[in-house]
Formats: sequence, structure tokens, C-alpha cells
Amino acid sequence: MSLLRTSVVSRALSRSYATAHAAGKSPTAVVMLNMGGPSTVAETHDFLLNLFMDGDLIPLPFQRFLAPVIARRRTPQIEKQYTDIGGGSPILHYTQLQGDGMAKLLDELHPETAPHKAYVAFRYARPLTEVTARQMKEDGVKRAIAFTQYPQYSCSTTGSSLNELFRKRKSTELDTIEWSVIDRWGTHPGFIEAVAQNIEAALAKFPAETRSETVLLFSAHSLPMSVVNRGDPYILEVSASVNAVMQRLGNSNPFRLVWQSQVGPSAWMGMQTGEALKGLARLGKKQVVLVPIAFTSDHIETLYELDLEYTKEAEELGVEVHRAASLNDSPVFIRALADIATEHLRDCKAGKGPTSIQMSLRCPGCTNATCGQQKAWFAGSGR
Ligand SMILES: C=CC1=C(C)c2cc3[nH]c(cc4nc(cc5[nH]c(cc1n2)c(C)c5CCC(=O)O)C(CCC(=O)O)=C4C)c(C)c3C=C
Ligand SMILES: [Fe+2]
Ligand SMILES: [Fe+2]
Repeated sequence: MSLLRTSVVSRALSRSYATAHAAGKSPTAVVMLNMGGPSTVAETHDFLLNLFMDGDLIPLPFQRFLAPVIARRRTPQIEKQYTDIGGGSPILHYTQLQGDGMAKLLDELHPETAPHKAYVAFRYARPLTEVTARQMKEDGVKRAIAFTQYPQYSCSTTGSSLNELFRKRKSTELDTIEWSVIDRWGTHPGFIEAVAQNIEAALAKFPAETRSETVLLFSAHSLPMSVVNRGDPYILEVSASVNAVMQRLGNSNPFRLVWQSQVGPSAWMGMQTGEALKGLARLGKKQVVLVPIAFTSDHIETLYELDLEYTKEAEELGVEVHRAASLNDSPVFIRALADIATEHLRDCKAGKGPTSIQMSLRCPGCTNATCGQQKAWFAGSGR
């Protein structure tokens, strides 16, 4: 579609939302769930406090007392990182852009449920669930999709966001809405295509003669081994994404999946990204493309850890590193989000239920009662 036609269509669609709203037709809400990040450096402390208060992510003894201490102690270091990447996290900007683009496409792809409206609900930064819920109430929302923006499922990420929505359902009147859930989409062809195109763009920076020797180093946020060992599906699902991307690329390059950003002294999933780069240098590898695979926009892990820390270290060891761009404003990715939501709405209409079959299963080692209650509540929504 030409740019001109896209903007004409999008203006017409915004008008269709405004007209339908004025006429009293409430929008189908698509609630973009993610962790969020501090939009300004000054918001870093509150972001960290919310994060360390989350017992679904970091169960601490005496959480209410310990979390503020740890958050306060960690704030200066993390504030410096957000300062160094330009003064804050871009996640809100990109999530809004992705959501608005998706909602416009959805009006075309699935007119039966139009108008669609994207809402953002972050777990640790503004806009938090309560604020989003208030907006949804003002808009008269009766039907909503909880659409995780984590491609791969972990109880510590998507699980935590769904638990929060479930806990707040009464106080925010979210329980008056008919819900369904998109809980994972790590092998969706549109997502895989968007990642593959960004890898191809990074690979093109190397000379054609040596391009196929470049190592693709997929990097995802690590998980504590205690979470892996209770049966969390994240490691498997990230691996499935990597395999799907490599198939799409025709297995053009050697590759590995490695893990970054571990926090604290406990055991985490390895091999660590920084160590892997050093190891590749030791093995004489000269060219690497770093590929963020478990997050949909830039954040400190890409802009600080990958771009500022690891790339510099590797280049000092004689390795040329280029990073595949994050999905950010990729039109291929925005189209993928719209396709995922369309397929979900069709599945709901076909009676496949408000949640996926896989979502119904708790981790075999899960002892968090909220997980079970939350899954049962979403599965029963609208029935
Ligand atoms: C899919 C991505 C992520 C998983 C899985 C994940 C698990 C996880 N994280 C922590 C602890 C922390 N994470 C922190 C920051 C952070 N985490 C992710 C993503 C995942 N986390 C991102 C994208 C970010 C950065 C946000 C940004 O704006 O850049 C932090 C805070 C930063 C710090 O203090 O270092 C902590 C703490 C645990 C314990 C965990 C699994 C249980
Ligand atoms: Fe769980
Ligand atoms: Fe994290």
C-alpha cells in the first residue's frame, strides 16, 4: 500500500472509530501487556520499586520491607544506564505506536469487531493497570483482549501481568468486561519474518565474501534456574523462536542462543551473552550479529548492555559486531500484531475458547495459587 493510501485509510479509520464511539458503539479493546520502563530518568526509582515488589517475578522474604531497600540501593546504577541511553526507556513510545498501528489494521482485517482500540497496561511503569482500566471504563469497553507483548511465555513476565489484571479485576471493574487472552506468539510467521528481515539488514553490513561466516548470536533475558526448574516454558519457547528464524533464513549462518541480564547472586540460565562473545573471539571468530529475540522494542538491555557494553568489549578483542535492530516501528511487525489479533478473534468466534490450550497448564512445580485462580478466571470469561 502506498504511503498516501495508508494515511488516507488511517484517517478514514480514525474517523470510523470516532463516529462509532460518538454513536455509542464501544470499542473492542486490545490491551497491550508488558513490563514497561521509566520514560524519564526520574521515574527509575518507582519502576524498580514496583518491580522488586512483584512477588510473581522476585519472591522475597518480607517483600514489603526488603523491596524498597533493594530498589533504593539499585536506583543510582540503573539511573545512570537510562541516562546513557538517552534519558529514559522508549518502550511506552513504541508500544503506543505498535498498538495504534495494529488497531487501524484490525479495523480492516476484522471489521465485525470494529472499532478496535489499543490500550497499554504496564506492570511496573505508567500507565499501570488501574489507569488503563479507568480509560477503558470511560470508553464503555465491554469486550477486551489481553494481548501480551512478550512473544514467549514466562510466569515471571506474561504470567505476572495476567496475575495483576486478575488481582485488580474487582477494584477496577475490569471484571465487568468479557476477556480473552493472547498469551504467546513466539513462532508466528509475521513475528519471525520481522526478526529475519532485521537480521538480514545487519548481515548486509559485512562484506559479501565473508558474510556466511558471521555468527548469529541470539540473546534473550535470562531466567533464574529456580524458575526454569519449576517447569517455566520460556526457555523452550525462546528456542522455538530461534529455530523458526533460522529456518526462515535457510540456515544461512552458524548460530547460538545465549542469555543476558542476570541479576543477583543466584544461579541463572547460561551461557551468558558477554561470556559467549569472549569465547567466540577466543575461537577466532571475527564477525557477529547480535539478535535480541525476546523483546519487542529497545530497552537498556539492547541499548546499554548489547550496544555499549558487549559490543565494545568484543571489538577490543578483534570481533566486528553489528546488532539486528529491535522491532520498534517495523511495519512488518505491526502487521504481524494485527494478524495475530485477527486470528485470535476468528478462533474466539469459532468457539475455541478465550484462552489457549497451553495457557491452561500451570508449571508442574508452580506453588503460586494466584496463577491457578487467574487461569480459571480468564478461561471462564464471558461464559
Ligand atoms: C522476556 C524478557 C524478560 C524476562 C524473562 C525477565 C525475567 C526476569 N527479570 C528479573 C529481574 C529484573 N529485570 C529487570 C529489567 C528488565 N527485565 C526485562 C525483561 C525480562 N525480564 C527488561 C526488558 C528489563 C529492562 C527494562 C528496560 O527498560 O530496559 C530488572 C531491573 C533492572 C536491574 O535492576 O538490573 C530486574 C531486577 C527477574 C528476577 C526475572 C525472572 C524471574
Ligand atoms: Fe506460575
Ligand atoms: Fe528482567
